[in-house]
Amino acid sequence: MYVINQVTNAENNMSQWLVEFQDVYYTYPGTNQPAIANLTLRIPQGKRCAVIGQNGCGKTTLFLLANGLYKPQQGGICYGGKRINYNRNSLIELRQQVGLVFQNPEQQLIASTVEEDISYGLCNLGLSGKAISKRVPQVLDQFELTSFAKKPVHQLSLGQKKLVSLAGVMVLQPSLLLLDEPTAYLDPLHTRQLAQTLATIHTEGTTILMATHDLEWVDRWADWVFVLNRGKLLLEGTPKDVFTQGDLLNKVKLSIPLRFQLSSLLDEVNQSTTIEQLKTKILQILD
Ligand SMILES: Nc1ncnc2c1ncn2[C@@H]1O[C@H](COP(=O)(O)OP(=O)(O)OP(=O)(O)O)[C@@H](O)[C@H]1O
Repeated sequence: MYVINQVTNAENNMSQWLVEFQDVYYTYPGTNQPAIANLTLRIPQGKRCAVIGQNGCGKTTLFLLANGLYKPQQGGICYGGKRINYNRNSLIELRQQVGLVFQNPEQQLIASTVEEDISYGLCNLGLSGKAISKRVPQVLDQFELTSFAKKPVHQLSLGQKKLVSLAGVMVLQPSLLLLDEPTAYLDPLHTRQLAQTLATIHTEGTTILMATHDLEWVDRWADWVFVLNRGKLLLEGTPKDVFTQGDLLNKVKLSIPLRFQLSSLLDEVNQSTTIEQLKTKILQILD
């Protein structure tokens, strides 16, 4: 395994790890291969983190372990420095702190109207009717969903459903937001709106960990990147640390963002490179 750990001592002292996986193994019932194996990974508090890797490398399983929906067969997971306790009350508390937005909003939305859906988690937490009727309109407003409040969830577009499922998690005011491929099904306009919404969520103090295949997004957005391969941590670091490891990423069939491809091409150019050769190489990159 080749892991970049660029965290300096100064940074180490400054940051706190919100969630820590310590040598975690998780194997799905009825399977032989662990989906997560020997995974040691720390999510830094206050950062915008991305987890990337091929289909099936374990990103979703990592999320389900982080919010206690799954329990590791080996190893341990700490939240806020304390080992996760799997009793009912501790799990309710953990799931309020660690909000998970699924890739497919159909898995998440359960109530009949937008307003009811956003209230659902607060009802489960046992908040008073008064507190709920104060917090829900605030969140509807924040996510520009006020005009949809009474609308049946099944009448929403997929993009709107994704926004409602995010609002339904953020209403619980989690410290950590886990987003499983949030840009899937979104058009460019809604992708830009999501970026703005996430910027506000992050500025207000929520740590974010996003699983995505959109490497251009990761390059623009993330402070810290984890690369998973077959349930293990292959690499971690800033986008620059990670995306300058093109050879290693290639070995696990991952690409790198365009600007890193162009930069590595420019490094190869010398006085004997002809315009034709340069054109061919650029077209190969864009292909
Ligand atoms: N319910 C399940 N039962 C058995 N195996 C599963 C189950 N869910 C996932 N797996 C397996 O666990 C491994 C990790 O899956 P996971 O969904 O965590 O990957 P992923 O990185 O999120 O993939 P993707 O990018 O396709 O969403 C895969 O090999 C997958 O086949």
